[in-house]
Amino acid sequence: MNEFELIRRHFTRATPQAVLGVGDDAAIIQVAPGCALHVSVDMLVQGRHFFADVDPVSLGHKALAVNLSDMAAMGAAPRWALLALALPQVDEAWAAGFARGFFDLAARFGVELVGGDTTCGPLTLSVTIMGEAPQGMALRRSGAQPGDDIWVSGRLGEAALALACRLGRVKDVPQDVLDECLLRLERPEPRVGLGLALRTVAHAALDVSDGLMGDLEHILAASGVGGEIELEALPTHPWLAARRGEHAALIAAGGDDYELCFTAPASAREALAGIAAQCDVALSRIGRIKAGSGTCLLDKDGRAFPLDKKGYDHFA
Ligand SMILES: Nc1ncnc2c1ncn2[C@@H]1O[C@H](COP(=O)(O)OP(=O)(O)O)[C@@H](O)[C@H]1O
Ligand SMILES: Cc1ncc(C[n+]2csc(CCOP(=O)(O)OP(=O)(O)O)c2C)c(N)n1
Ligand SMILES: [Mg+2]
Repeated sequence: MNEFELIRRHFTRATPQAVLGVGDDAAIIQVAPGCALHVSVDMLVQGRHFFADVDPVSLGHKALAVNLSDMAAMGAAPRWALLALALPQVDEAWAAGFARGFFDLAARFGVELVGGDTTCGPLTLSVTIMGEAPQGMALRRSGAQPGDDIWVSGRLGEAALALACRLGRVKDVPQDVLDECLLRLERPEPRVGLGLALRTVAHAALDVSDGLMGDLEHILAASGVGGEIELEALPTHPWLAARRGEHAALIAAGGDDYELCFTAPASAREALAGIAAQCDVALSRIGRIKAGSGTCLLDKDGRAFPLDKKGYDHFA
């Protein structure tokens, strides 16, 4: 099978939301009147973002999910994607599995693959995601205000626990806990519906990919404020919650969570309870925005909890 057969067989699907999809030198898209185009790209590299033996269906899912998560963080509705692939060889079963993981998730969120690029090389995946939101409605990292509550969706630290087990850094995790956490590492659920619902409620938002404390610093820096987080308030797996002090680094700075962290005024608490129910996702109030700068993680006695690292850094 050559390059073009691979593209035709596995990566060419109908694209009714696009003016022109796969097959020409560029795709043509048209956003809805009154909407702005939102664009983001994320890359996944073997050995850095995933293990060589991960199943291709999971990889197809995750490559798109981490990008959908960026649209969610902006409060944008995802619509179109581009897929750039470097593959060491043509492996039909692998390509079919990858395409299944990718397109199953794409279908759930109404996203169309409108183009991409395929080359031979060390396994690397890059998805560009495009979405739309009414002009002026996007959620940004700037906008957090002193007095805001800090919130996070879902549970933190589960993917990081699975990774730590795989790397032999944490032992004695029961198999059922590990299975649940592996699913979180390999098949993150992008919080797209939540992002849309937060447009009119949140002051600032981002998705947690590198680790909560590190990512929160981006909101604080962009907004010119400080913030504190309560370790005891961080939502996590019951197994981790029972070992909160020991595994604080996984929970507060582990990464690969793909949850939304956002700030909102206290007056929004009731609305947020409704949004949590409507989106079927837990929302936890984990801290507050203050005047000043920088983050602080507090233990249950209100003392600073030391962390070696606040999040994942590719070059640290
Ligand atoms: N090589 C690059 N060239 C230009 N902009 C970049 C590059 N790498 C990252 N960025 C931009 O830097 C910002 C932060 O990127 P990143 O930390 O990857 O965000 P995220 O966690 O949302 O993926 C984004 O606006 C991203 O587009
Ligand atoms: C094999 C493997 N090693 C390490 C990790 C952990 N890890 C790799 S990159 C990363 C942070 C997120 O990736 P990045 O490229 O920074 O995404 P972005 O912030 O741009 O969305 C984490 C937690 C992993 N998931 N798999
Ligand atoms: Mg990125």
